[in-house]
Amino acid sequence: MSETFSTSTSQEILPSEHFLNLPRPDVFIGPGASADNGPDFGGIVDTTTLAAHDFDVDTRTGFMPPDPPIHRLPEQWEPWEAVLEEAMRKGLQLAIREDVTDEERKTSDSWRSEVSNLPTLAIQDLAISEVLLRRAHHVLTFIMHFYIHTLPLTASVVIPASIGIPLLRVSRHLQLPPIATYSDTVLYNWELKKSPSTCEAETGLEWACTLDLDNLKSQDLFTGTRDEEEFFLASARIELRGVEALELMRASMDEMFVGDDIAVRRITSYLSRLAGVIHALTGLLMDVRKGCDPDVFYHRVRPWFCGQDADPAKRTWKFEGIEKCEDGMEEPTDLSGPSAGQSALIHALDIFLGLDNCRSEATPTSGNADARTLLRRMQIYMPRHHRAFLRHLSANPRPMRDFAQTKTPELVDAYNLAVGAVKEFRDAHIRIVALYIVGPATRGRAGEAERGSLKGTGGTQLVQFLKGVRDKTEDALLQ
Ligand code: HEM
Repeated sequence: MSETFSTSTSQEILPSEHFLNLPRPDVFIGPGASADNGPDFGGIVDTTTLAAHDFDVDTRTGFMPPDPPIHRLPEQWEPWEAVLEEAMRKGLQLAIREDVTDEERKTSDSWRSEVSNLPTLAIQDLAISEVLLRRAHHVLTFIMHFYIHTLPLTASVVIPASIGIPLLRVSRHLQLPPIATYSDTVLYNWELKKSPSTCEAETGLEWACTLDLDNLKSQDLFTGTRDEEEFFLASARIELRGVEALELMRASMDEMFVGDDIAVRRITSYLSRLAGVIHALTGLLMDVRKGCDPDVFYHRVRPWFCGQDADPAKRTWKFEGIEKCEDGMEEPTDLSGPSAGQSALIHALDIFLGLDNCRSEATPTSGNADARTLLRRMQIYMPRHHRAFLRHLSANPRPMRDFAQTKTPELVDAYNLAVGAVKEFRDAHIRIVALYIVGPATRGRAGEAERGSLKGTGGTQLVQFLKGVRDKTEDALLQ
């Protein structure tokens, strides 16, 4: 497979001089973001310690970190790691499953008691490193999802202070909602099957250490199934293959700055190549069918991801002890589950091609107005540096769509080729959603589909939302 990227030796923690390890400024440094700036948490990201171009986007791995994320937190936070490990080892079962045995229920009950009895560990020492905070968010949100989705449906959802309070604090540092996100399940949840040193020892060739897309595995899973892992890895492969798209976008923007005839010819060629890359992403998306069974996904895997807005018993989630926190915590309002809709890569393509602003005549019935708001909401769940990257991209003074309209017919064709490729990606995605969600839901006895309320993992009115976004893409084609 030609889809490869190189990686340096795996490191436990980033080098001390890495920008993510620089002293962390106070999280909230300014007034709340305006609607123009996009969503935020009552403060703006302090980018004063970052090089202007550095948004934690790696030239080799894009939005994925170049080194595998750490596996375990230091000793101080071992109690969290231990209960997560135990939940996975014991194979806790979803409370909504009708075939759960009494034995399995007892196992879940005693695991939840253990979680409730954990000490509420301090997190100040985690705040020295972004990498530690990320792992803490991953571990605590996984524990929280295990906790909530093993609770009987008749029980109210009260997240014990032992995990809820540290999670709220870690999330505040990361400016993320206290719930599992795409970054917890995909971006920061992988490792290499074969380490670079093993590859080199086996082949004696340095180039063999390059990571290929089949050399990935997930770190932590709710079900331990291949289906769940392949679901996460399909996105991870798309992120890595998409690095070339990021590079083509950057090169095009540099050429737009020059803007002469040679630049226009180069951009024409970059856009044609971009269409090819997007086409490859569509192939990787469809490949999810090779390892992930739709019924296993729908009935066994997906329910673990549900957020408050898709809670099977429509319960409000409460964080125990939040009112006693001296650091002024408030009940969180953004509690949607993880979704690949939170992938900054796809949003970046939309912004670069000007697909996010098209169709100003959208009406609520067309689904487009809702779709725009929902896509913007998804950015709340992205790592804040990636959110900042998208804002930076949106602020581009020379939007590609405007530029293409004023130049050569060849450029218009190449632009349309790229837009058409995104539209095809979305057509394929709708087919995948039909296969993995609509189909199993309709086949289910009390199927959501039959009740006409089919929701996305992120709580969206699924079909209307996805069609709205796809139509918006098609509308962007230039005449
Ligand atoms: C079995 C595989 C997949 C399923 C079942 C699936 C399901 C969904 C669902 C239900 C939504 C609606 C939003 C929500 O509420 O979550 C959504 C949105 C979205 N998904 Fe997927 N997805 C899959 C794979 C992927 C992959 C691999 C990607 C790319 C990395 C992706 C990218 C997106 C994007 C960008 C959106 C936002 C809507 C749009 O921009 O068209 N999905 N997906």
